[in-house]
Parts: sequence; structure tokens; C-alpha cells
Amino acid sequence: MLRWLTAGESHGPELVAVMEGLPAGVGVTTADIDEALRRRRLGYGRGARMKFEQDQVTIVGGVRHGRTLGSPVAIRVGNTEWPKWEKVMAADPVDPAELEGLGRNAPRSRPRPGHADLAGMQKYGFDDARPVLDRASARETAARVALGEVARRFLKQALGVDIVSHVTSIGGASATAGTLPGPNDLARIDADPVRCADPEGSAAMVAVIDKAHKDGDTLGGVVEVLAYNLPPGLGSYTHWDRRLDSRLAAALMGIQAIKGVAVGDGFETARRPGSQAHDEIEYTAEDGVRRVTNRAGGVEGGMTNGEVLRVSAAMKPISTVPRALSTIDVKTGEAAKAHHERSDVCAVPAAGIVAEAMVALVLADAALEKFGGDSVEEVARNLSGYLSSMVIK
Ligand SMILES: Cc1cc2nc3c(=O)[nH]c(=O)nc-3n(C[C@H](O)[C@H](O)[C@H](O)COP(=O)(O)O)c2cc1C
Ligand SMILES: C=C(O[C@@H]1CC(C(=O)O)=C[C@@H](OP(=O)(O)O)[C@H]1O)C(=O)O
Repeated sequence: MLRWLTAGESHGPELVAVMEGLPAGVGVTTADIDEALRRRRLGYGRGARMKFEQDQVTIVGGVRHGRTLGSPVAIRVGNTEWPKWEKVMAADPVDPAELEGLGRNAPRSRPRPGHADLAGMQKYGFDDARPVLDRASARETAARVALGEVARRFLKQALGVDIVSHVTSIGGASATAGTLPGPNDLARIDADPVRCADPEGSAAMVAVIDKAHKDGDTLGGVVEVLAYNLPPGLGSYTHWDRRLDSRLAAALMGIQAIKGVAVGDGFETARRPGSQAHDEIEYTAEDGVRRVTNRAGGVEGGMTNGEVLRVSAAMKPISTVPRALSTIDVKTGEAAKAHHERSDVCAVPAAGIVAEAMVALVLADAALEKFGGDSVEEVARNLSGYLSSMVIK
């Protein structure tokens, strides 16, 4: 079983991520994690903060000379903006006189509709949204992407799995339906301003982001994550919480602002008759047993079926809308406009990288549950024994 946790606030000194249960021998370096974090910062429509803030990665446990040790992996992601926040977000008490005049310390009493501000203040008893938004913020996803990179490397090295994501729509502008990028398309997708695999779709998405920016508005969209070369049998139909689709949905829903998850053709499948909803089975000498189509997205009965895993996540528009929404000032109860300083117009491309990480973490857990092993070699051996002894292949 793979366990993992993150800690840290958006404007704190650093994020901390710990993962336990990964075998020894996974090749991973600080540069690999830097590169994963660089990918998370990509995307047309992100706000000013992404341009100046840097992620400072330090691996502080579980890795030696570029290989995991089997012990817990611990990663720190430092925040270069910390000097500006060290009084406002100090862990220890600060003399109120020192906070005087620090604009950043002004209580945030006009909660933003759509963000965690108001419900978080009510729940934890704060009269200021700062302590809520600082943890609710998607800055935390940098820690998940750092861990996801280690999980992804384990999946590649032990099972030969490749994970790809792409943006399929932003604010109603869509990529051509059915676009299915493979592992070799990843560099091209990363080079695209909105991480769309289809140039026409990309241009339309950039145009709607420009328009939203001009209008003082924000946008959401949909990302799809694909995992190639998964063996059949990860997850199980035997209990709800063993189902791979249930685990993937929870993981993707756990990303800030994700409001819908689809496995394969998802909601579209519900509109089709059974004759056009499922994937007929055939046998070929070359591929063995396979599906003629992949509407199910590679999961049947809560298990991988050997086809490409395909899951999508729908992100709502950013809730810090520049043309600020109506709210109340909690100090007075009077009508007010919500706080707005700076914000992303659209963060769907970045959400795709976070979704890759979440899928990698779920798949690594499911692979370890099925194949076990304390080293990458042992997991690979167990996989190979399973594949060669399968009765139906
Ligand atoms: C990569 C990424 C970047 C985000 N950037 C912003 C942002 O700049 N401003 C904002 O208000 N929300 C942003 N969000 C969304 C909020 O974090 C999210 O709406 C908030 O935590 C409330 O959670 P909920 O939307 O799941 O209810 C971002 C989300 C992600 C995944
Ligand atoms: C810092 C990141 O994203 C932040 C996520 C976020 C939010 O509310 O989720 C709000 C913005 O931060 P701020 O309100 O300080 O401008 C984003 O920049 C990051 O992804 O590294």
C-alpha cells in the first residue's frame, strides 16, 4: 500500500510531501522533479504569480544517488516568495506592531463565491479568509506533482506504463473529438500554449482565454489523462473501494476546482443504446484478446482491461473573478464585492499535469497491491510471472 501526505500553505516557506510504500530502486533525481514542476507552471492564462515564483526542490529522504531506498520519500518544495510573507505567515507569534502597515496582512473579510473562503471561515471559526485560502490554494498541487513524478517513474520502470494528458476543452472551445495523443506526443503537447493536442482547438482555446481576460472573467475546461501499457487486472470488482474507477474518481475530484470526472466516454455513454455503448471483444494472433473500441476507457468492473486507460476531469472557472462577484463583508454583514488582487484567468493546462500526478499515484498503489515487491526488479518479475501465467491472454 502506498501512503502519502502533503503539508504547507500557499504563502508559507515551503510545501512538504511524504510518500511511503514505494519499492527500492526507482530511478529519480531532483532534476526530474524540477522538470515535473516546470510542466505544472505551463499554460496560457495563468496569473502573474506563476511568472516570478520559483519552486525549490530538495529531496530530503528515501533517495540515494538517484535511486529510491524503499524508505519513505520526503520532498520539500520551497517557495521563493517567502521573504515577502515571512511575517504574515510566520509559524510563531509576531509582534502586532511588526504586522502594522503590511498590506498583505489586511484581514480578508469579503469571501469569494466559489472559493473555500466562507465555508472555511464558518467551519474553523476564523473571521479572516487568509488561513483558509492559504491551504485551500492549488499551490499545494506542487507537492502532489513532486510525489506523482516518483510514482510515474516507478510505473514506467517496473511496468513500462506511460501517462499522457491533454486539454480537450476550455470555456466551450474544444479539440476535435476523438483526439487521442500517445506518449510520443507529450513534448508537442507541452509546447502548445494550452496543452491541446489539436492546433485548431488550441487556437480557439487561446482566443476564448483572451476574451475572458479582456472581459475581466475566468474560464474552466476539461482535461483527459491517458495511461498506456497497463496490464489487465489492476483494481477489483469485489468491493466498492477496490474499484479502480472509484479510486481514480476520488483522486481527480481531490484536485482543487475539479467538479466532474468521467471514465472513458462517461456521461456520453449514458445517452447511447447498449449496442453502441460497449466495447466488443475480439482475438487477433498479433494482440491476443482485445476490444474493438475503447468507450469504457480501459476499465470494466472496476479493473483495468488491458486497453488504454482514459479518464477526464472537468474544472470549474477560477473563482477569483476580476470583475468581482457579489458577496458580503463578514465584519458588517453588508453587501460587498469579493476580494480580488491577482489570479489565474484559466488554469486548465496546469490542472492536466496535476491530474497526471494523481492518476500516477493511484495506479502505482494499484500496481503494488497486485504485484507487490520491495524492489523495482521484484515488481517487474511479479508482473512478468502474472502475464505469462494468464489463462486468457
Ligand atoms: C492549477 C490550479 C490553479 C488554480 N488557480 C486559482 C487561482 O489563481 N485563483 C482562484 O481563485 N482559484 C484557483 N484555483 C481553484 C481553487 O484552488 C479552488 O477553486 C478552491 O480551492 C476551492 O475549491 P473547489 O473549487 O474544489 O470548491 C486553481 C486550481 C488549480 C487546480
Ligand atoms: C501559487 C499557485 O497557484 C495559486 C492558486 C490559487 C488558488 O486559489 O488556488 C491562487 C493563486 O495564488 P494567489 O492568490 O496567491 O495569487 C495562484 O497563483 C501555484 O499553482 O503554484
